[in-house]
Amino acid sequence: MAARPSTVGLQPQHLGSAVTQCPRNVVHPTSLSGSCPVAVDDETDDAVRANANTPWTHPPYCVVPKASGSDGKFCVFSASGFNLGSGISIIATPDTAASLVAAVQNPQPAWHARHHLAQRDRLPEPEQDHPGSGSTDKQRRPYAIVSIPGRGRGAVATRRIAQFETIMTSFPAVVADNVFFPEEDGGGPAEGRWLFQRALDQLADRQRFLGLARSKGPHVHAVEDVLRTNAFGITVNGRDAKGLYPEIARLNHACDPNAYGRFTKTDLALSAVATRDIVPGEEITISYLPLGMPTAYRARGLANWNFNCTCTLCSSPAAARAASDRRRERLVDILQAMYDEATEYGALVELTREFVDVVRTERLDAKVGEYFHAFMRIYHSFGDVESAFRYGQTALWYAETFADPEGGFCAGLRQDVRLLGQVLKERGSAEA
Ligand SMILES: C[S@@+](CC[C@H](N)C(=O)[O-])C[C@H]1O[C@@H](n2cnc3c(N)ncnc32)[C@H](O)[C@@H]1O
Repeated sequence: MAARPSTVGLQPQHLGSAVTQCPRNVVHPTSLSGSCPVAVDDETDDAVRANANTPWTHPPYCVVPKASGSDGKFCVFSASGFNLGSGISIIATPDTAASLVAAVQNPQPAWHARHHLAQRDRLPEPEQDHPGSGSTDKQRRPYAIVSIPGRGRGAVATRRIAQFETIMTSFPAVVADNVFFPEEDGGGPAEGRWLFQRALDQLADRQRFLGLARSKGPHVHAVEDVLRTNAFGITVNGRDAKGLYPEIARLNHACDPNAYGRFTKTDLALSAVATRDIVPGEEITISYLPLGMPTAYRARGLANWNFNCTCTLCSSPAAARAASDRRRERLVDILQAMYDEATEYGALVELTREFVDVVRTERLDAKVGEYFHAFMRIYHSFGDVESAFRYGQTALWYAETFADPEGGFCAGLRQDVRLLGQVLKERGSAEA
């Protein structure tokens, strides 16, 4: 059999869609025209800021961290009206804050979430500790926050939750650039603490923040500790940041979780989506680490949270854990063999079957989009457009369920599937 071409046929120029570029210079009086959000900082004239059509309800409070190199100025931007008045504080460069204006001003998700959040706010604490005690509110909301032995508080299902169902959606209270979290155990630039405190002080609903778990100890500023313990890694304006989603922060970690966090950048929402059916009374968990890591790697990653994982997989007999580790390591080997140019088509099909079996056994459904995207490209490199198209379609379905449907990965994949569909159609009409 002829060697596979080393590059796949779907070239980068076919992928993704056009993105409107907005200049993001800090605003001055002559740059207020047009629809692009404008960047403001603590030196922006008050009158200019008032006319800049930003959602910020407080003057930006800015510092230039000494350790941040060329990143320049970072400010706290607060918008009290965000998320039905819960508010948001963003610690970011003026440029990044400007890129978030549309998401912060986007009212629609807040309307979707109103029902969900209102239920949570109305439930009295003692009721929450008895999942399944059956109020109308609880029937609508599929989980309750309860005490979980050895894990503080957590969420348990109050009814059956179907695989792929969105269990909860949360909007951030704080978004903070990672420049202030250079080491996982504290010790970021001192200026960060001023910004953390200001971010909390300017938050409309501080109760949503206070009371969240801490794991670092008294040597770390309380706000920083809450962020380090509870925030999720997100990317905004191409920069790594932490997003604090107080409702989703109540989900404990499991190495074989039953839910997955889906971040959508257009509204900054984070949703927990069920990766399998969940029965009433079962704890709802997510993985704090990338899915599919073997035990030793997970232990290293979880050291950042200072807890000994008591999830079902970690508490299972050593033999069961070792078997899971072997399967997870096997996935890496199989994928490598699938990419290997010496692998022939028949072997590829066998490897694909084995891979899918292992993915099912390890319940890595949230990664099917990523895996099948790889299959799409590999089968395409063999000239098997039909299989490539089939894997692409499945990859897209899973990606749109567990990743941002508006994000770059889904957009590229959608384009690839469309192109493959076109090729098949053209082939069909040529053969007819
Ligand atoms: C993001 S919080 C999760 C909610 C937290 N249990 C609470 O009461 O708010 C993370 C903290 O929960 C606890 N935790 C989460 N998953 C755990 C697990 N699998 N085993 C033991 N403790 C866990 C740890 O104390 C960790 O620092």
